[in-house]
Amino acid sequence: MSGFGNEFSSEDPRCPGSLPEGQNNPQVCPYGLYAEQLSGSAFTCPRPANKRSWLYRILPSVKHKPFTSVPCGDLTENWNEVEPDPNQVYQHKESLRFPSFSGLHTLCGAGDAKSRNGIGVHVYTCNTSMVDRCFNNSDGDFLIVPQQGEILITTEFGKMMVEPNEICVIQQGMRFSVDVFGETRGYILEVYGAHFELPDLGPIGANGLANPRDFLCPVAWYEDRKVPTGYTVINKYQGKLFACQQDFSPFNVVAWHGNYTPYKYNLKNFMVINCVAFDHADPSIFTVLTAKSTRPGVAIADFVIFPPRWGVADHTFRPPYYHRNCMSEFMGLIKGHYEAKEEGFQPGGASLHSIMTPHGPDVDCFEKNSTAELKPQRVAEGTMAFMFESSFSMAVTKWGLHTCQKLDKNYYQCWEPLRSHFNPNWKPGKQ
Ligand SMILES: O=C(O)Cc1cc(O)ccc1O
Ligand SMILES: [Fe+2]
Repeated sequence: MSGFGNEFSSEDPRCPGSLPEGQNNPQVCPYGLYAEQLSGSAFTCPRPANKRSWLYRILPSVKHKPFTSVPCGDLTENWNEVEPDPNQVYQHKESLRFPSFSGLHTLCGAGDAKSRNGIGVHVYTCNTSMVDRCFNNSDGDFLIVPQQGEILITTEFGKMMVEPNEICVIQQGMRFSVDVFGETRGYILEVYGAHFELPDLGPIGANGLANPRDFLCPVAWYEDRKVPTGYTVINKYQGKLFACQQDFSPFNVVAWHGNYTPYKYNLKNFMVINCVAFDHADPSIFTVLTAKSTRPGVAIADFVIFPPRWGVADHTFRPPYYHRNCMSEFMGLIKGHYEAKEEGFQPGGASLHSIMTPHGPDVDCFEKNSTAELKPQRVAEGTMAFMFESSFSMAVTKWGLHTCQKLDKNYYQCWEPLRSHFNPNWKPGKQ
């Protein structure tokens, strides 16, 4: 079903009439189902921010054995594992290989799930599907960016196939299980305490960027499957993992309605706005989704992409400018190569330019584009880079810094050969 944050209704076609009519809590639900509300916002949130869905299921989620603690692997919310490092940049130049790492690995983040304010950036690698096990994040929302391998996500709301160049969002508390079809890798932006929204468009007008109709959510699908050997529900709670057993599949929702759902979006549908006269526009023009903080205009995290487009700016240095930013910039690459780095950034790699860390085009990019003929040109053709931009000052984890062994200690060298072009005898009009 299409639309961003709509009030959807869905019934598994095997059970027509399973959605109660005219009320949420009939004394007895059609087909003998249990009614369960999943609240994604405080009951009392103003209407535009109020999120909830009603699930009509064969057994309620509450029927499970107690949760017990399980190992977290490389998933962490401890931002004090390593000393803060004001050094220039961190870059994972190469992508993570298989099968040396599997599961979720936290690269960086800040804030905490207990006070419901912060983010985590994780990467996942896997080559086997989840069998009789599902995941549920009590701490926040997952924005999943597949980089290699499609993932079939089964949720309580139905199934979604998500392939590289698509993204999906599984919001807080939604149970999901993932099937993979080979070596699979991607990035996850976790946000505690806010849901993703479409950015306001301001003077752009009523249309553009990511259009609401291009967001897709699943249709109801259920299985009435007993699992006598035990079905495991993994719960991420206050930064740690817990597991509980139940003897049936949690994907037993026959019908549901509401505006709190998982969803996916194909990045090829992004309607790109760009400069058509001169100068380089800030990358906020490429914001797909934003998780707003309480400060006006300041995001907990924005999801920004660098899609294929035309570069036409006159008398302009067209690639990204040199800059220092009061926001943190985590970047990843789904395919192709990134325009500001001639080489050095491979698909599946990542970089973090921390708050006020200077960065910008490498020397080759600067030299080439300072003299390039400024004809209309396709930019980023066949590529897709993205940025998680956050107002949080992120810490890198021990895994990100050491364990994964992908840190490029020489990254700073891509700027070392930058030389002065200063000419004190320069005269206006003569160059
Ligand atoms: O640093 C980066 O590569 C991301 C970025 C791109 C851009 O076009 C302008 C600013 C910015 O931070
Ligand atoms: Fe930047």
